[in-house]
Amino acid sequence: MKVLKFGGTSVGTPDNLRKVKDILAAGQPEKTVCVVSALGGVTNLLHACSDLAAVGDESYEASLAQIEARHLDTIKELIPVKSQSVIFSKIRILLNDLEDIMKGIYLIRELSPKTLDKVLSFGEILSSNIIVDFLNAEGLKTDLGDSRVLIKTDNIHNNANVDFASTNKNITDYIPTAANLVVCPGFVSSNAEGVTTTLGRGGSDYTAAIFAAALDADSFEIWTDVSGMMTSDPRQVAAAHPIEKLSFQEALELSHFGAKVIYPPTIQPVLDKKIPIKIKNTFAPEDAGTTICEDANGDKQFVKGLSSVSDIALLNLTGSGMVGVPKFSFRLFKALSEAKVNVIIITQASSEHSICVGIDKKDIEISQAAIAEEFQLELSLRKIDPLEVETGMAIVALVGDKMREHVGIGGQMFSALGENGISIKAIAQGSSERNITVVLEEKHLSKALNVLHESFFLSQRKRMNLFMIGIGNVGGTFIEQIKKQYNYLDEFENVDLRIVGIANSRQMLFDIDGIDLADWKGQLESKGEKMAPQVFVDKMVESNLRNSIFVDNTANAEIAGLYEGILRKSISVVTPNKIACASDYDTYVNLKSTAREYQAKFYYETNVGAGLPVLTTLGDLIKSGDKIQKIQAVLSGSLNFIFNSFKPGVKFVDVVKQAGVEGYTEPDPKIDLSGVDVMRKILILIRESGLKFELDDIVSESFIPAACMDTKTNDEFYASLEQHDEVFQKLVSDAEAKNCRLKVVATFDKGKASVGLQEIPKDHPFYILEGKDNIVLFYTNRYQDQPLVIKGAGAGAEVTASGIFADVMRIANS
Ligand SMILES: NC(=O)C1=CN([C@@H]2O[C@H](COP(=O)(O)OP(=O)(O)OC[C@H]3O[C@@H](n4cnc5c(N)ncnc54)[C@H](O)[C@@H]3O)[C@@H](O)[C@H]2O)C=CC1
Ligand SMILES: N[C@@H](CC=O)C(=O)O
Repeated sequence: MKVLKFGGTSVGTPDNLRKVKDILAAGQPEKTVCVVSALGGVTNLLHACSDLAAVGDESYEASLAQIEARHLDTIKELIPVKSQSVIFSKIRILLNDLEDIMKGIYLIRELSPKTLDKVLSFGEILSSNIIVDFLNAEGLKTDLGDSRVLIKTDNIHNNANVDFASTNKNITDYIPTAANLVVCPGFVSSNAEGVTTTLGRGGSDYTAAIFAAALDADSFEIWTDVSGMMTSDPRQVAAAHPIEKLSFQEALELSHFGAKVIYPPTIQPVLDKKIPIKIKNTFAPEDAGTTICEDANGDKQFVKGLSSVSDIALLNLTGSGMVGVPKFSFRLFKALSEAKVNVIIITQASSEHSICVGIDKKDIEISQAAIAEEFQLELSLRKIDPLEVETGMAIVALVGDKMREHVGIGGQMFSALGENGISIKAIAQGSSERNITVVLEEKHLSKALNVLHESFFLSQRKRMNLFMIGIGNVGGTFIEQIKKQYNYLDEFENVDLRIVGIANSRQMLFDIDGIDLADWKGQLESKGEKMAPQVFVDKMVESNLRNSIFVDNTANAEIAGLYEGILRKSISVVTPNKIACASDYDTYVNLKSTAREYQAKFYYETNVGAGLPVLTTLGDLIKSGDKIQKIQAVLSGSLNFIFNSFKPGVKFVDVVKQAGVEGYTEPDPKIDLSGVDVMRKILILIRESGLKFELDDIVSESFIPAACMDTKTNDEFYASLEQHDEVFQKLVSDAEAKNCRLKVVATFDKGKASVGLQEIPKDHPFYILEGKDNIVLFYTNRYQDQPLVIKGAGAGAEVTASGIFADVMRIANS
C-alpha cells in the first residue's frame, strides 16, 4: 500500500497529467491512494474571484470564465472525444454550482470563512474528477474517493482540526473496498454535519499524510517539481544538490528554515507512524529524490543541508536592570506573543545583560510598540535601554543529526565565514546539536551559503575568484597558465578558478561569472573601462564574492598601497611585487598582522627567487625553531644572466636589453642594475628570519656610474650605459684576468647586510651559476657547516607566474 500526492504544478497541464498517469501506471497493481491538488494556479484564481465578488466587482465573472476554461480545455485535450460527454456534464454541474455561489457572494457582498471553504474546495473537487476520468479513459481502473466524506473535522473553517477517530475508520472502511487505484482530492474535508471544511496551508500534503497514516502505508510519496530536498537553496547556491536521505528531525529542521518542499505540521501523521516519506520529481521520475525515514544516518555526511531565511530583523533588549532579575525574558516573550509576533531565533548571553531575538521584518513596528508598552516603567527608570533594532538580516542554519558526534563544526562554520569577511550577528544552537544557526547581514547571504556549502560538502567544487591588476609579462603569462590548467584543476582538484577582474595601467574589465579567457586581451580592449585603482578595489569589494583573491602583478607603489584596505575586507593578497614587503618595517609588519586579524592570506613567495620555494622554506625553518646565522645569495636573475652573457666584443647595453626582452628585468631596469632589486630581496629574507631591518641598514656598492643612474627614461638609461661601456668592459676583463666570474652577491652575517658585485673564483659554489639562476645558502643552527641550498631559475615570466599560481592554490586548498 502506498500513498502518493501530486501538487498543483504536477497536475497543472495536460502534458503534466500524462506524466502523472505514467507514474501511477508504473506502480500498478499495488494498492495506491493518489491525492491531488487543484490544477496549478486555480486556488489563487478562486481566491481572487471570490474577493472581487465580495466587494461587488463584476470583473469576478472574467476570473470565473478563466477557471471554467482551464478545466474544460484540460478535458478537451486529455480525454478522447468519445469519453468526454460524461465528464463534461459532471464538470458543468460543478461549475454551475460555483457560479451560483459566486453570484451569491456578489449579491450579498460577503465572504465568510465557511463560504470561502466551499469556494476553495472546488479546485480539488474539479481536478480530482477530471483526473479520475482521464485515468479510466487510459485504461487504469480508478475510483474517486471523496475526501469530504472520508476526512471529518471540527467546525473551524479555513484551518480545520481533524477528528482522527472517525476519519481513520472511514478511510480503513472505504479504501479496501475501492479499486486498486483511488484518487482523492487534497485539502478538503467536512464537519460532522457534512459542511465542507478545509485543512489550511499545505492541505493536500496533510490529506495524503492522513491517508498514509490511517492505512499504515509502506510509503508516502510527495511528487513535486524538484528532485528532492536540496542541500541549499538552488537559487543561491549553484552547486546545491538533492539530499539522498534525511531523518524526520533533519527534514523538519530544514523545512522550518526555508526548504519549502514539505510543510512540517502536515507530515505529523506519517511521522508519528514512522512511515518513510519520499520526495520525487514528476518531471524526472528516474531521479532518486529524497527519502525521509527514521534511520537516515548511515552515510558519512554529518552536515546534511543548509537552510536560510531572509528578511529578518534583530531586536536587542539590553540594560543593567535585567541582570539577575527573573521574568524579563518571560515578559519579553509574553509581549511578543500577545502581539502575535513569531520569534524565529533567540539568544541570550550568560551575563544576562541582553536578550536578542530575530523576527520577520514585517513585525518590527508591532514588536517595538509591544515591548515599549511592556517595559514602560523600566525604560523610564533607565533600567533597560531603548530597544535596538537591526534590519537587513538573514538566518543561515547548518542541519544534521550527526553534527553532535563531531567536534569543531561550529569552528569550521565560523572560520569559513570569518575568512570571507562575513561577520556573525547572533548565534543559536540547541542542545540537540542538530542545528547551528547564525544571523548575518542579508547582503552576505548568497556568499555565506556558498562558502558553507563548499566547506561542508567536500565533493563540491570550490570556486575561487581572482581580481588581478598587472597583466604584462608575468600577469599575462599567469592568465595563460590558468587557461591551460583550468580543466585539470576542475577535474582533479575540485577548484573552479575564475578571473573576475583584470586591469593594466589603462583599462579594467569585470565579469562576475568569470572573464572568458579565450580572448581576454580583445575583451579588455573592446569592453574595458578606464582604469582607476581605487575603483577597481571598490568594485571587487562590492561584488562580495566568496574566496576572492587580489593579485598584484605590477611593480607599482600605488597598487601596493592598496593591500591594507583589501586585507581589511578579508580578501587575500598574492603578489610578486616587492614594494610592500620592502618598504618600511612597520608597513611590512602591519600588512602581516592585518592579514591575520582579518583572516586573509598575504602571500608573496615570488618576491625572492621568483618561482623557487625560498620564502616557504625559510618560513618552515623559522616556524620549527631554527635560527638563521648567515645568508649568502645571488638573488638577481637578470644580473646573473647579464654577467653570464657579457663576453668580450659584446656591448654591455645589448645584454641588458636582451635581459629585458627575455623578461628578467624589472619594468624599470635601473632597479635591477642599481642593486635595489637585490637589496629588496635580501631585506625580505632578513625580515622573514624574524629581524627588524630597514633598506637603509643594507650596505650597497653600485657598479653603475652615477651618470647612468641620473637618467629619466629607459632609453636614456640605455644610451648612458652605451656611453660608459668601457667601465663594464674593464670590470669583466679584470675578473677574467683573475679566472673569476662576476656575480652580484647579497650577504647577511652577524646582523649586517651588504649587496655588491664580486669577483667569484672557480672553487666557489656561485661560480657555476648558469643563465638567469639564483642561489640561496641558508646557514642556520641546524645547517651550520653545510648550508641549506636552494638553486634554480630566479627570473622569467613562466617561473614567476607558476610561483603566483602556487600561492593562489595554497589559498584554494586552505
Ligand atoms: N619578471 C620576473 O622574472 C619577475 C618579476 N617579478 C615581479 O613581477 C611584477 C611584474 O613584472 P612584469 O610582468 O615583468 O612587469 P610588466 O611591466 O611586464 O607588467 C606590469 C603590468 O602592470 C601594469 N601596471 C603598472 N602600473 C600600474 C598601475 N598603476 N595600475 C594598473 N596597472 C599597472 C602594467 O600595465 C602591466 O600590465 C614586478 O613587480 C616584478 O618585480 C617578480 C619575480 C620575477
Ligand atoms: N628583476 C628580477 C626578477 C624579479 O624579481 C631579477 O632580475 O631577478
